[in-house]
Amino acid sequence: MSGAAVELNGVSKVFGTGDAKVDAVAPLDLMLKAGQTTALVGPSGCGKSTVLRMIAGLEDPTTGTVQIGTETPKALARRGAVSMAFQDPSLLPWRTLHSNIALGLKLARKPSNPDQVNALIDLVGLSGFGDRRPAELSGGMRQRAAIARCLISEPELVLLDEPFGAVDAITRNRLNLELPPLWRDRGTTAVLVTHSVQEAVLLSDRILVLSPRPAAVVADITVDQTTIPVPNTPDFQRVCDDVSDALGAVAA
Ligand SMILES: Nc1ncnc2c1ncn2[C@@H]1O[C@H](COP(=O)(O)OP(=O)(O)OP(=O)(O)O)[C@@H](O)[C@H]1O
Repeated sequence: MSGAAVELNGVSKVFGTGDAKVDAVAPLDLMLKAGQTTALVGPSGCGKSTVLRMIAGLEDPTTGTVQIGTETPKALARRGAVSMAFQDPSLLPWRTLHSNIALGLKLARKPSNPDQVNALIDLVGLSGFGDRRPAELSGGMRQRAAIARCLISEPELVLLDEPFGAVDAITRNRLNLELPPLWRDRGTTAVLVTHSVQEAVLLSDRILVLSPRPAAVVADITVDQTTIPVPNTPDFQRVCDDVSDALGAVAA
């Protein structure tokens, strides 16, 4: 299953009214190409997760429209063609790893397929752990399982909200290198929210730097994934510096 393009036209979000009013997202016009991974980075509380939730159809925009391929986010979700992963892997503690990942097929209303689940367990480096429960796994293993549950239904769009934010730095570096090819190689469109500049450069074809609330795009940086994402090289560092400079400018 290949990815779908994501288009935002004049999408804004205001929460609450009166004294409780929060302008979370300024009107955004964006076209995210099918099959690309786009990172949203920006200061804490600037509206990144709100943008992601509007793309997921979990939050309605105050103005504007979100279109995914030719569909609305809610229509895509109803077809089970969008998956999300969060910082908290939110696995069901009473289910085995295999059963947690299989749940991704059920949620997408797709037929069960134990062989496909086993193949993905192997791909995310969890061979032999299929019958374990989440409490028996490390944080990094749980996050691998959450990504596997996200990808098992072969969604057209994957939304990742700080997916590796809760694991230690060494594990995070490994996950950053090992897991993205699983959606990238399938041509899945992905939108990633992260606080890590390195992670954004490593994982993304495009990085959108957002201003403090209400979120507006202040820098749109292209990353050539065929050449740049080799950590600790001058090219990699140069893109990291571009993103950091843009972040520094909005924080100043
Ligand atoms: N359901 C809601 N009701 C009211 N305000 C909300 C709601 N959801 C988010 N907000 C507010 O909207 C703003 C943007 O929140 P959002 O979670 O999108 O930011 P973020 O950039 O993802 O933050 P962080 O990087 O800290 O996770 C914040 O001021 C937040 O308090």
